[in-house]
Amino acid sequence: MDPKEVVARFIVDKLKEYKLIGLGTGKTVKKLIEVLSEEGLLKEKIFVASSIDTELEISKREGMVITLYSGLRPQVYIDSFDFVTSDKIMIKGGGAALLREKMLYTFSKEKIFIGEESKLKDLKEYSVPVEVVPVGVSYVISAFKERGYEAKIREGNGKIGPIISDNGNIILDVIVKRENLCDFERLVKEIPAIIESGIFCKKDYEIYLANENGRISIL
Ligand SMILES: O=C(CO)[C@H](O)[C@H](O)COP(=O)(O)O
Repeated sequence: MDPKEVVARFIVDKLKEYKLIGLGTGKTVKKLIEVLSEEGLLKEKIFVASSIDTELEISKREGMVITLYSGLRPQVYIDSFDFVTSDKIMIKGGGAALLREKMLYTFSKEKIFIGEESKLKDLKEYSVPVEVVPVGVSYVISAFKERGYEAKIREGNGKIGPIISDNGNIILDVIVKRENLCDFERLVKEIPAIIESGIFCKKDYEIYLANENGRISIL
């Protein structure tokens, strides 16, 4: 069984009570949209989404999307993550959508994260996505270096040059030791041109994990 599908099917039931839903980005969220659509629930909801990709995924199934300019605060935010530590610190932004994800998470009343059990990983260090205004990127890389952090501009997807986020910014991937994650989340606020990091330290969220055997656990 695909754990993304297991957890998506599990969480759909919980979403029945909400009308205005904030949605994240990635394969897990795509699976959730598919399941919502299959169950006939997609058209009953209004979504505020964290990326163009998710907006299009909802729209192509005739769901309703409202932009973030509305300033509407979702009743619930639902998303996945790249890694979660056993003490509930999450690393997000593998899909470069971390800024809007953190905005929607922050401004939503309830916050739910779902993912496969294999994303629960206590590593020595993590690669942490950081969104940076393009003109400031070289200053930011050198500011990180001065503080002992190695940062790399994210490239890929067959594209030449940096990946550009939906907000027109560059994504850096920075190696951060596990014990420094929450300090790092605060540190990025002190360096001009950095907009946000993909670290979530507040632990004001529920996390549901699924495995291939169909087992769901709560972190
Ligand atoms: O943070 C994210 C996107 O910016 C995603 O939640 C994260 O990358 C997990 O994605 P997937 O559901 O594809 O495993």
